[in-house]
Amino acid sequence: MSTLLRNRSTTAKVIAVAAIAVAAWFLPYGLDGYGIHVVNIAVVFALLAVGLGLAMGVAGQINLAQVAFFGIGSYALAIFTTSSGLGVWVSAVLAMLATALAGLFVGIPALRVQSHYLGIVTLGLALAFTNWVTNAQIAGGASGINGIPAPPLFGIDLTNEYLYYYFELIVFGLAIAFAGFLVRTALGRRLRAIRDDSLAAGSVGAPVSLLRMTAFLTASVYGGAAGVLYAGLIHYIAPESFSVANMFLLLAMVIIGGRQSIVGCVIGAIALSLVREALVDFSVYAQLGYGTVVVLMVVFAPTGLAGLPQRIRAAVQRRRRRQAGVLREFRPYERATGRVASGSLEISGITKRFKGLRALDDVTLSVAPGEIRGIVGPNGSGKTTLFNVISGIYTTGGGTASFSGRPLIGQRPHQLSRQGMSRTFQNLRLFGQMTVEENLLVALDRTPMRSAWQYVVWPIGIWRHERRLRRAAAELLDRFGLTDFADAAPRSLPYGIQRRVELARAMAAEPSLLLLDEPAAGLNGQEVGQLREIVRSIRDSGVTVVLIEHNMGLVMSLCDRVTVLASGRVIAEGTPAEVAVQPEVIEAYLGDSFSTAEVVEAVETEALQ
Ligand SMILES: Nc1ncnc2c1ncn2[C@@H]1O[C@H](COP(=O)(O)OP(=O)(O)OP(=O)(O)O)[C@@H](O)[C@H]1O
Repeated sequence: MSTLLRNRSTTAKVIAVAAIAVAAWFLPYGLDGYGIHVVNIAVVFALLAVGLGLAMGVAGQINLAQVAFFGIGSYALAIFTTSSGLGVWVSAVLAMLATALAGLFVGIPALRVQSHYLGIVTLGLALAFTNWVTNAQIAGGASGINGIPAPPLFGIDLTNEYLYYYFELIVFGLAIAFAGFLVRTALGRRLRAIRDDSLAAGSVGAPVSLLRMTAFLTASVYGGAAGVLYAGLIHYIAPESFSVANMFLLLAMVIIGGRQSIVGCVIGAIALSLVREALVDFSVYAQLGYGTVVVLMVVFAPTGLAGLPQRIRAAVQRRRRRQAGVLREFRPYERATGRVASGSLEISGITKRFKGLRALDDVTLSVAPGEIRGIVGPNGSGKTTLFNVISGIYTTGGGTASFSGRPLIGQRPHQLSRQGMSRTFQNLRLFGQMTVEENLLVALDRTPMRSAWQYVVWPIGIWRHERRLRRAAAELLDRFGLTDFADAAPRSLPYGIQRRVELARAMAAEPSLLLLDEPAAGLNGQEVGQLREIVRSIRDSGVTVVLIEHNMGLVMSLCDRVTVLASGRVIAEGTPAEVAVQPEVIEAYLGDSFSTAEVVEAVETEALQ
């Protein structure tokens, strides 16, 4: 998108937000007592839905415990104010802390399970909560807790629902602004990256486990805030407000509105809160209706109402066959001066078994800093498994390995990425629901998770960091000739461009060791030539490159040395010319697919260049 278009779209958004804020401010003037009550409840649900959207839509963590977070916030406020006699504000802070702790607890299973398993576990925890409050004396059992006070606020009477509305509106406005800021900046991008592809996110330095916990923590804080607001509004709470039926209503709000969009979650929550109120006398049919609409949305509009404009735009562009832009030439890196000191790789006696299968069998290899090493071998010979072991995705069954002199076994992918290891994948693993620029931004962000505290106390620091990241992304897009595709969805691009994006993303992490898994797969002859020049430039800039490839012309013309694997064992190693004429290599791999004459020709051509 051009700067002009971006500016126009930002102006349009600012005008829309201002118009909505003004309308929200004057809304109570047209409402009677019942109407304002319904709106107040809708705002609480909107806050709750935004929390769920952040965990589920943004971070991809199925969370069916959101209504339990809501309940914990409400019950904690109720218990602290009525039984313990604490002030409302102190109770509200304690209630939020209690909910945040619950969020961290509920998030623990996410470290081990994902997808529907996570849904079942979190639903179980939500049910356990409802059962507990129904039976616990301190929670008032089935009849709940009465007499919860409204918060005192500079003498303003917040028992008046009209005034309470403005109080809610301010809290809600802040919560929405924070959610929007989070989603559009570094932490939100990392959350979206783990949603799209947690393996790739780890490989570009995103600490997946911590991010999953962050997602649950954020959802719980929003849930807790909604709970506190609800208890302060209603002054009475009972278990049925936090039932599984309400969890599914909340889920319907988020799915119908659009779980990946904060605005979508708000629209879904407000719309369904109003519909629920209108259909209060037909609640059984209403449940069926929500279920039907959810199914239809999941099938026909998985991005919900909020995603419709984007889908329509994409469809129109496809119909018009509009070309997204032009892939420009790669601009080579500066050559490194002097000897390259880091990026070495030492592997000794590595073994990896999958049940009975020995995918790697006593593999030993040594890659010098600044070298381009080719790894070749027949299908299933263990090449990708070797990369997965090196990059921390797989554990090993034995052996040692070090990278730039530091042991690498036992380290997580994001830790290795931080130490300077970067990789691409055989089957492109781009973050599919993020733009090309965002793909690069995730990898460019090298800040540790602990700096996320800035989101709460020093957002300006986040903003400055964001500006630096965006400048670096623009520079990287330009270097890789991808500027025209900055705002494109990766999947909308031709395969060759996607491969280039993945390479740029790997380089965004400024690695000293780059692992490329079949980078030429699916490329045409011209693109393979461009790839050769890019990889050479990367190496000349001081990066060690290890390359798995079946394109023997590329391997022979690019690599300094080649290691040949067969059935998980190293069967040969040497310069391309040495390896290509070894009988066991010809027998195990080169065979019919690549004649010795072709190898020699490729090597000679390379020598002449
Ligand atoms: N996660 C896994 N679970 C079980 N077996 C696996 C797993 N990953 C790889 N394997 C097996 O290990 C062996 C080596 O696989 P690997 O993908 O490393 O081979 P490769 O040399 O990269 O093959 P290709 O050239 O086809 O990509 C194969 O027999 C494969 O089926």
